[in-house]
Amino acid sequence: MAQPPPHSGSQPSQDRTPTARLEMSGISVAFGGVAALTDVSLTVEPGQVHGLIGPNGAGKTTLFNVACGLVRPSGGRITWRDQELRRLKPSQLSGLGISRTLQGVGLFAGMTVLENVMVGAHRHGRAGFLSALLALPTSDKDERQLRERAQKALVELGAEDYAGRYPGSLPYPVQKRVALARALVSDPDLLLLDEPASGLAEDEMHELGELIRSLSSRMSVLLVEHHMDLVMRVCDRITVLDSGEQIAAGTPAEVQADPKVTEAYLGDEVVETDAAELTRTDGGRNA
Ligand SMILES: Nc1ncnc2c1ncn2[C@@H]1O[C@H](COP(=O)(O)OP(=O)(O)OP(=O)(O)O)[C@@H](O)[C@H]1O
Repeated sequence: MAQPPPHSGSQPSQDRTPTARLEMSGISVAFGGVAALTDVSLTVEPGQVHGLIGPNGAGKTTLFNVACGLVRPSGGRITWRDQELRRLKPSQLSGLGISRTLQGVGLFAGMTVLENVMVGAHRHGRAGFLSALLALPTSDKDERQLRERAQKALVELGAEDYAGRYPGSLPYPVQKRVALARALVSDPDLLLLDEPASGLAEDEMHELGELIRSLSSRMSVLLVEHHMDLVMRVCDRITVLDSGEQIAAGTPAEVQADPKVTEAYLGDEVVETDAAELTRTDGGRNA
């Protein structure tokens, strides 16, 4: 693949205007001959919160995994900062300035909350947390800076009181906040979120929405999510998939008004509640 362009992570996040664009064009994926995605295109513009929705089995996670380098497409191009990424691997993401959270939380059970978040910051340390894991010598300064970054991220997520706790002892919504802190601590230019609201109560979901909106001043966000109210409230643009194909794309209002979208949801019994939400919510945008 092309050499990753240098990432601007050394700048303070508050002063950074997002400039990086992710373009996925003509993406196709087949699993054992079964088409999971057919010729799907999606661009996340700098500073945009881009929602990816669709009924069960539509191909959302597959496309998300293509963006993460977890699934290799059989066709199409991925371009990041105007350079094509060939053979993208998950291990390259942080160097490219891309962070992700996956479904579930994926925290390390044997590490404290603070240590878990420090893992996400490792590329900001010269020797870094990886060295610490391998018990290699690292400078006190590096270690201190990583710790400070991680603490700051926990404060942003309102999880600083749990820094010394182990993830298994914490309620699920707190674990999700810690996972998000871990993704944010590296100051990414693009944040990939796979169902961040699953398992959250209404008020927690509202807070998550506020946070996602506030992130767009310093990064772009690709959001895969089933909760329509959240998607409609926080996204600038939405791409809708159904049976591996893109059936609509536009602003929340445009997507909601598109009969193809409602039809796709209504045709899927399992997501009846999503369809009901889709038709009743105005996402708070027209309030
Ligand atoms: N590893 C895999 N092997 C075989 N088929 C797969 C695999 N992953 C996904 N699929 C199939 O690809 C299609 C798209 O699945 P995907 O999980 O991307 O959809 P989704 O929109 O994320 O669904 P959900 O909302 O239920 O998570 C489905 O038909 C699914 O069964």
